[in-house]
Amino acid sequence: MVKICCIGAGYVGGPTMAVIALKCPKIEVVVVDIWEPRIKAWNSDQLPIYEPGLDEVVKECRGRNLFFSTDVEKHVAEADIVFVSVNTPTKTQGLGAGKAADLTYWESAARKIADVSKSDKIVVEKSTVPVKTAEAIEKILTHNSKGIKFQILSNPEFLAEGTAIGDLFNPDRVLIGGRETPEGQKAIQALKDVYAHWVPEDRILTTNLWSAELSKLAANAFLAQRISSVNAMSALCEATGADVAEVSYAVGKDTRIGPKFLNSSVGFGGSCFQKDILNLVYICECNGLPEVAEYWKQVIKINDYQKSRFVNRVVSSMFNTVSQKKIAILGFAFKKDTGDTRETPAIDVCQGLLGDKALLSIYDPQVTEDQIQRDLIMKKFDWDHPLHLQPKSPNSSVKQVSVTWDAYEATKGAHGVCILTEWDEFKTLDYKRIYDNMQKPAFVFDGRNVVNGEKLREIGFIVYSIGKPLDAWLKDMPAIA
Ligand SMILES: NC(=O)C1=CN([C@@H]2O[C@H](COP(=O)(O)OP(=O)(O)OC[C@H]3O[C@@H](n4cnc5c(N)ncnc54)[C@H](O)[C@@H]3O)[C@@H](O)[C@H]2O)C=CC1
Ligand SMILES: O=C(O)[C@H]1O[C@H](OP(=O)(O)OP(=O)(O)OC[C@H]2O[C@@H](n3ccc(=O)[nH]c3=O)[C@H](O)[C@@H]2O)[C@H](O)[C@@H](O)[C@@H]1O
Repeated sequence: MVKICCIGAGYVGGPTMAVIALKCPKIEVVVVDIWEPRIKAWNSDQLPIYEPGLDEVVKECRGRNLFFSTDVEKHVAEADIVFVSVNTPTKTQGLGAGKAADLTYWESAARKIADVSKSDKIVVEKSTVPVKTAEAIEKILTHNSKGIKFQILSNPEFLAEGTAIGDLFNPDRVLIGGRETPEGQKAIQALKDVYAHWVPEDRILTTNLWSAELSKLAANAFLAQRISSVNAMSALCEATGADVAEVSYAVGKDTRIGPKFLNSSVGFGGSCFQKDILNLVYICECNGLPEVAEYWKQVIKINDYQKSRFVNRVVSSMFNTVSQKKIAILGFAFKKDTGDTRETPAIDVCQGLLGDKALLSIYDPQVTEDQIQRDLIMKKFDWDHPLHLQPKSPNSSVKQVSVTWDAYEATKGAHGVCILTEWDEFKTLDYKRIYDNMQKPAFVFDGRNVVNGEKLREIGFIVYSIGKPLDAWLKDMPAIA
C-alpha cells in the first residue's frame, strides 16, 4: 500500500488529503501537524475549517484510509510520498521584510524529513513557495540524508476557499514539476498515478520544477490583477456615470478575456493574493527586474486604494465624520462560504472607520467575536503564522467594536450599513425592517454589489454601490481617495 503523509493540516493540507483519501481508497493518507488543537478538531465532529462539502468527505474516509495525527516523525518516516503544506507567510523582520516569503516552517519541515527518514522518499511542495525553493530544499535533504534518496516535486495547489471540494474533485489542471532526470521523471509518474484516480490525464500537466513553482505565483498574480483592473475601472465608472457591472459584462463577453473574476469589490482579500504578489515583487527585485516588480506592485496598490476609497466614501457621505456614529458591518470573512478572515478587506475598512472614531457593530455568519477582535489588533502579516506561534495580542479588545450573531441586531440604531462580504443571506434581508430601526438619513454602502440599489432607494436609503452611478447625495459629497 502506498503511504502518503502531509505535513500541515490547514486549509490546503486538510481538504486536499481528504479528497486524495476519498478517491484513492488503497492509499493510506496521514495528515500531521504540530498544532495539537487543530489535529484534535480534525478528529472530531467540529472540523477546524468551514468548507462546504468537507464534512461528508472526511466522514467517509476518516479512520478508513485517512488519519490525522501529531506524530510527525512516525508518519513521515513511514511515508513513500511526503507533501509539505505548511505556512509560507510574508517576512515581518529582517532581509526582505514586508515582501519576501518566510520559509522558516518549510525549512523546519524539510529538516524533520531529513532527520527521521530511513527510506527513499518523494517530497512534494504543496505550499506556495518562491521559485527556486526546491533547490534549497534539496540541499537541506541531501545534506542530512545518510545516503537516502529524495526526489523533490512541485505540485502547487489552485483550490479556492469556499469551493475547495468542488475545485479538488474537478480541477482545471493539476500541475507537477520535477527534475528532468530519469529519477525525477519516475517521481512525477508516481504522483501522476495518484491524481489519475480521478483527474483526466489531459488535465495533469508536467513541467520542470521552476516552471511549476513560478506558475503558481503567476496564476495568483494574474487573478488578482483582474480584480485590481476592474476595481480601477469602478472608480472611473463612479466618476463618469458608467456602471461597472455593465462594463465587466461587456468586456468579459470577449472570449479572449472571458467573464470570470471581473466582479468589482471593496478589494480582494484572502491569505494568498497579497502575500504571493509581494513575494513575486521581491523575486523580481532580487533578479534585477525593477520594472517588472513595479508592474506587479501596482496590483496591490490599487487594492489598497480601493479599500481606502471605500472608507473615504463612507465618511464623506456622512457629513465628513463618523465619530461616535454606529456603523453596522455586514460580513467580515474575506469572501462568502468561508470563516477565514486572513487579509480580509474588512480589517482595513474597520480600522479606517475606527480611525475616524466610529462605533462598529459587526455581524458575520461564520466569524467569531474572538477572531474579529484578534484581527483588528494584530500586526500586519502576523496572522499567517500557526496560531500557537503567533505573537500574543495584548489582553484587550477594541472597545468601539461589538459583535453580534444577528444582522438585525447589528443594524439597530445604526447610521450606516457597510456590506463587506457577499454572503447570500445579505441579498434577502428585510431591508424595510432594517431601515425602520436605523437613524436617518440611513445609508447602505455595498462593497460587494449584492443588494438591489433601486429597491433600497425606494425604501428611503441613500445607497452607494461600488462602481455604480452615484446618488445625487453622494455626488454632492465627493470622496477624496
Ligand atoms: N488557503 C488557501 O486557499 C491556499 C493556500 N495555499 C498555500 O498553501 C500553504 C498552506 O496554506 P494554508 O493551508 O492556508 O495554511 P494554514 O495556516 O491553514 O495551515 C498550515 C499548517 O501547517 C502547520 N505547520 C507549520 N509548520 C509546521 C511544521 N514544521 N510541522 C508540522 N506542521 C506545521 C501549522 O500548524 C498549520 O496548521 C501556504 O503556502 C499557502 O500559500 C495554496 C493554495 C490555496
Ligand atoms: O493560492 C491561493 O490561496 C488561492 O487563492 C485564490 O483563492 P481564494 O483566495 O481562496 O479565493 P478567491 O475566490 O480567489 O477570492 C480571493 C479574493 O478576491 C475577491 N474577488 C474574487 C473575484 C472577483 O471577481 N472579485 C473579487 O473581489 C474575493 O472576494 C476574495 O476576497 C485563488 O482563486 C486560488 O486559485 C488559489 O489557489
